[in-house]
Amino acid sequence: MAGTGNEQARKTAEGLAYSSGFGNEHSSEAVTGALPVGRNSPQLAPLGLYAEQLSGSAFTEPRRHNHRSWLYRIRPSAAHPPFVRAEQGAIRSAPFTDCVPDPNRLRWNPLPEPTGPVDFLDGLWTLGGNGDATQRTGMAVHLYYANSSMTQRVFSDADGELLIVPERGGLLLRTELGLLRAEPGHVALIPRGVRFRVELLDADARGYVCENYGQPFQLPDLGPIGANGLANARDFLAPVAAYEDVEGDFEVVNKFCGNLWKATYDHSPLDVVAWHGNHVPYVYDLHRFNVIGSISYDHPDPSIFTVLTSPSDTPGLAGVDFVVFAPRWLVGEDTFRPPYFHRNVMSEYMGLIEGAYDAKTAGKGGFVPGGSSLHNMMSAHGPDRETFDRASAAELKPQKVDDGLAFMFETRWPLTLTEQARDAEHLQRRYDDVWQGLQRHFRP
Ligand SMILES: O=C(O)Cc1cc(O)ccc1O
Ligand SMILES: [Fe+2]
Repeated sequence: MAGTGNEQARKTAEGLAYSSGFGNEHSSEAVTGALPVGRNSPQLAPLGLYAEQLSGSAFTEPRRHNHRSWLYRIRPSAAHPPFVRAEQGAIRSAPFTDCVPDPNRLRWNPLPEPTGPVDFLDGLWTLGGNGDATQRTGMAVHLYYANSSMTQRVFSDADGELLIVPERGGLLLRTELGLLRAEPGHVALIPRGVRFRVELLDADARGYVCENYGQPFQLPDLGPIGANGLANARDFLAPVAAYEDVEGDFEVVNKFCGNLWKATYDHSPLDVVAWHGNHVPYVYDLHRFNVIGSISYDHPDPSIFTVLTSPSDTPGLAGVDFVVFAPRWLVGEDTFRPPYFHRNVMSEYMGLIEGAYDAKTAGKGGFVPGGSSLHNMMSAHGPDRETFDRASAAELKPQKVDDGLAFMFETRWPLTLTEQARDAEHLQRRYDDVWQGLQRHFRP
């Protein structure tokens, strides 16, 4: 079953070539001479290919926000029969109107294991989100749990880009622009509209997805940090061209304004022989993140851990930030070192890729890999009781925090849950208890 069929995918994934950089123009050809020189759209494209532009931004957006790629393919994407509605599975979209927004602190155990064969697409399960997919604002949080590779079908999302955060099991992403390998500890981004198939490198695969309806993720400005630091542009890896020249029935599933639609092509739609542009998928290894922190006192705000940000129309107010809590040293003097108690106008969704998180007690019934928490706008949270007691008494020698990898999707709009997330068996019903028993220490 799963696992055995994945050896081929792993072999393929191991030798992959990449093109490095963030936001730059890449170009690649799988066959020499397939990429036109000096123009995008010659009267006849080389080698009998079709030229096709894929635009992720309006033609007229400022140059720094302009995203498009030119694809040179065996057949144009336009050659397809009508799309018809497809099984929706557990995928939901904004606006999320089934539940009222909930001010409670919420936490979930990992998704339950699937029973039958489930591929990445069927394994997607929406927790909630905000904004409106048709307005290209906001975001959705999905989790996935798959035990089979996608075969003879590809997925594309017209509603937004997909930031995939594997927690368990490696993925081979076969995209129109080429192949990417994403292991736990990496993140992969599939831009809006790019078609892709997910093959598993291990027996099963589990993780998180941020579907960003808003402006594409970009690197945060560094301000006084300087020219280097946080996620460095050169560590983002785009694929090189790789094409399938295969005839046969291929289902293209398209998420459009919240609904899944499908059309059957008579050939593989991953038939791009050459391409150039900046609307590209990429992978990034979170272990490459250059963590910056305090070397004097106080616990800095977690905005210093921002890997990628999707700005909204208001400067400084992100539609969504992707933030990582990576291994680092803590050296603060006279400082409560774990995250402080706080209430935040931004809404915080957190997940755990491996190990433990320094503000939350690990172990069964706690914050565990594959689990997640939601601290919506202004909800009071911070270190749990055990963490508070431990950190208040800790000897403040330099300490390496290297027992885990956690992340946050932080968004300016509160998240509203789906019904399935609110009613989930794996919702922890007594999460509030972690803040019970915080003793009074006031001595006036
Ligand atoms: O709530 C959390 O654990 C996330 C978080 C981490 C941190 O270091 C400071 C503030 C914050 O919201
Ligand atoms: Fe927080």
